[in-house]
Amino acid sequence: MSQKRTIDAFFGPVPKRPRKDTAVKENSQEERDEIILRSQHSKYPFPIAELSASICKELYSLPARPARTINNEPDLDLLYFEPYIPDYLARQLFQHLRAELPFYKVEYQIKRGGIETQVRTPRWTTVFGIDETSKFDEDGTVIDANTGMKVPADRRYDKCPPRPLPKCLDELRQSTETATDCKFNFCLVNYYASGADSIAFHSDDERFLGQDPAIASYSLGARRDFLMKHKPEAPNQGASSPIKTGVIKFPLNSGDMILMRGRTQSKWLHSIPKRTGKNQEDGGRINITFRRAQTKEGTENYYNYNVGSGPVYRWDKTSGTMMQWKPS
Ligand SMILES: O=C(O)CCC(=O)C(=O)O
Ligand SMILES: [Fe+2]
Repeated sequence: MSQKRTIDAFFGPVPKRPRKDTAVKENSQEERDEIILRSQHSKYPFPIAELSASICKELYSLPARPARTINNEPDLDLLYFEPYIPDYLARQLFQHLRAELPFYKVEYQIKRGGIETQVRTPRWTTVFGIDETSKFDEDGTVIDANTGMKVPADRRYDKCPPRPLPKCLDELRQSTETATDCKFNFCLVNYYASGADSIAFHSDDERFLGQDPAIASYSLGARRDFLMKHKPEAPNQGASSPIKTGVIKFPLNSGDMILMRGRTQSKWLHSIPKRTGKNQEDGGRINITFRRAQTKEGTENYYNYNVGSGPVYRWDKTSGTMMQWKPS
C-alpha cells in the first residue's frame, strides 16, 4: 500500500480499508487516489470524504484565469473569475460535494402583514464554520479565539452546534483567501436540484458580517443566471438624480467565481431566478459562498437558516435524488 497523507489531527482518518471492487496497482497515482480519507467531527451526521490527492494538487494551480474587475455601475464592486476552476475540475468537485455533504431543506416562519407564513427554502442548503469570537481546537472543540479556553454553553451555539469546514471545502477556502486577500470563517453551500430551485432577490448585509463584507461565490454544474439590481433609493436621499441601473445579468458557468465586495451588499440585491420549460431539468447546480461572520449571532443565524431542525438528507446515486439520511 502507498503512504498515507499527513492530515490535521481532528480530521483523523477512518481506518483504511482497500475498496473491494478495485484492482490495486502498485503504488500508482490511481492507487493513491483510491485511499479515501474522511473529515470527522462530532457534529457531522457522517464523516465527509476528502478530495482525492490528484484533485487536491490541482487546487494549488488556481485560479485558472485572472479576475476582471466590474465596477462600472454605481456602488458595484465585483471581481469576476471566469473561470476560477477549469471545467473538468469543476465537474469533479460538483460530483464530490453533492455526494459527500449533508444537506437540509429548511423550513421557517415569517410574518407578513400580520400573517404567519411557513416558508420552505426552495433549494438544498448546508453550512460549516464559526464566527471569529471562537475557533476549533485540534480535537474539534469550540474554544474562545482569544483565551483558547473552552467556550461555555451558549444559547447561540446550542440549537445547531457549529462544526468546522471539512477538508474538501477548507482547501478551496485557502485557495480563495490567497487569490482574494480576504479572510473567511464560514462556508455556505446551496444545491439547486433543477431550474425549479431558486433564491429570491436579497442582499447579504447582516450586521454580523460587519461593514462592506467581501463574499466569494462559486458556481459548479448547470449554468444559471445571476441577477443583480440596485436597491431602491429613498427619493430625497443623497444623490441629486436617482440611481436607475435596471437588472444586470451574469450567466454563471461551472467553475466561475464572483467576489462581491465594497458597497455591493449594502446597495445591491442579487438572485438566482427559477428556469422554466425545457430549461428546467439542468442536472443541478452547486453554489459555494465563503464569508466572514464577526459575532455569535452570525453563527446562530447561519445554522438556523441553512441546517435548521429538520432531517438530514444525502445524495442517492441510484435514484439521482436527495434521500433522508438515518444513522445505521
Ligand atoms: O447561488 C448563488 O449564486 C447565490 C447564492 C446566494 O446569494 C446566497 O446564498 O446568499
Ligand atoms: Fe446571497
